[in-house]
Amino acid sequence: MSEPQVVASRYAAGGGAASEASSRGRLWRAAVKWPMYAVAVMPVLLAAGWRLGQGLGLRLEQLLLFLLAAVLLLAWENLANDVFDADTGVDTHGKPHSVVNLTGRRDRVLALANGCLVVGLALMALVALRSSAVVLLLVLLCCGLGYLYQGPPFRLGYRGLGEPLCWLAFGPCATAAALLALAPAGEGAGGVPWGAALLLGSGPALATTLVLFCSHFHQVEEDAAHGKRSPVVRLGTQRAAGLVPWFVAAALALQWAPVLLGWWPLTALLGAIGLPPARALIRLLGEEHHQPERIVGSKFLALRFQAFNGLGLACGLALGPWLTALAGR
Ligand SMILES: C/C(=C\COP(=O)(O)OP(=O)(O)O)CCC[C@H](C)CCC[C@H](C)CCCC(C)C
Ligand SMILES: O=C(O)C1=CC(=O)c2ccccc2C1=O
Repeated sequence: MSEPQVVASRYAAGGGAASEASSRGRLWRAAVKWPMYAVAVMPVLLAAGWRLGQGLGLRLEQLLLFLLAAVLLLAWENLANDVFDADTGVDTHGKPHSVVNLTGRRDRVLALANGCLVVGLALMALVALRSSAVVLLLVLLCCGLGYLYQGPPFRLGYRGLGEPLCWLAFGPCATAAALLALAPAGEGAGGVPWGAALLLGSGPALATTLVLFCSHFHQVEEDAAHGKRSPVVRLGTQRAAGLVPWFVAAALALQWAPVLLGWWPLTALLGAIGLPPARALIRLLGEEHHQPERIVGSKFLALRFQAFNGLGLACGLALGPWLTALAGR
């Protein structure tokens, strides 16, 4: 049984006000899932690391505004996801930590989601005003991809198409927006920096996409029963688990190739600090892919890989020239 399920059953069975309060606390923590916000902050942290490594200036206030806006936009995506999944019924029994299930207030959750979207976009508009209007267009594209993933009438995630959308949003689109946002006004006049965004964002976005892919394993039965044909439902848990090492290898290969080509400093290999959780994830899903109660944490192992790998790469890119200068002394 997953932690939220354990909490839900304890809660249902009664057991005193104190234990009820702590159970609800745990459900709320599972609903907020703060570690997930690592995926939202990564594109701009990578862009910051890349600019520092290139000896280009960094606009701290733009970085902070972008970070806050990205967190609000991911909060919108997750709250709206709970609302849309409540409408299809897929979360009704399998997700006691859905904010809609916890509060019983679908409309208020939707209002809160929309509030996060409006404030997040307003902050992005401010960032765009101080850099390039294209920033806002790219972020609107990210939000559009997020809506296509889960909102009616599209619900492309229900057809197993969520992973490419996720890669596009957190990879080229968000990274290009972040690169433009951190550049001095006027520097972005040359259009969207697709080349730099693809080079920098492709590997880390694959790690983010792995988080989404792993989030489907433990709920494969509920998803199938509600017509949600996630990649894991389509492939079966065994074949899907077999893809996990390839995700990890491809994410790392896309970061190591620029080092081998001499485009990035050796220190960019620091992204390898994500390897221990990746190995644990590969082993866990390889052995237990068919046991939902044992693999409920697989999404968070993937998240640890994504966070350590992305932070390692961002720091490695930023520190490269410093360490080269130190070594040359
Ligand atoms: C909401 C997402 C996954 C949850 O999916 P699922 O319904 O399977 O989960 P539960 O079973 O737990 O309910 C993630 C979807 C990601 C989406 C394709 C792209 C989102 C883009 C963001 C809105 C953009 C963020 C801003 C940017 C500047 C970083
Ligand atoms: O709740 C989840 O499972 C996810 C939420 C989320 O915002 C996200 C974003 C990017 C990749 C994966 C995920 C999730 O899995």
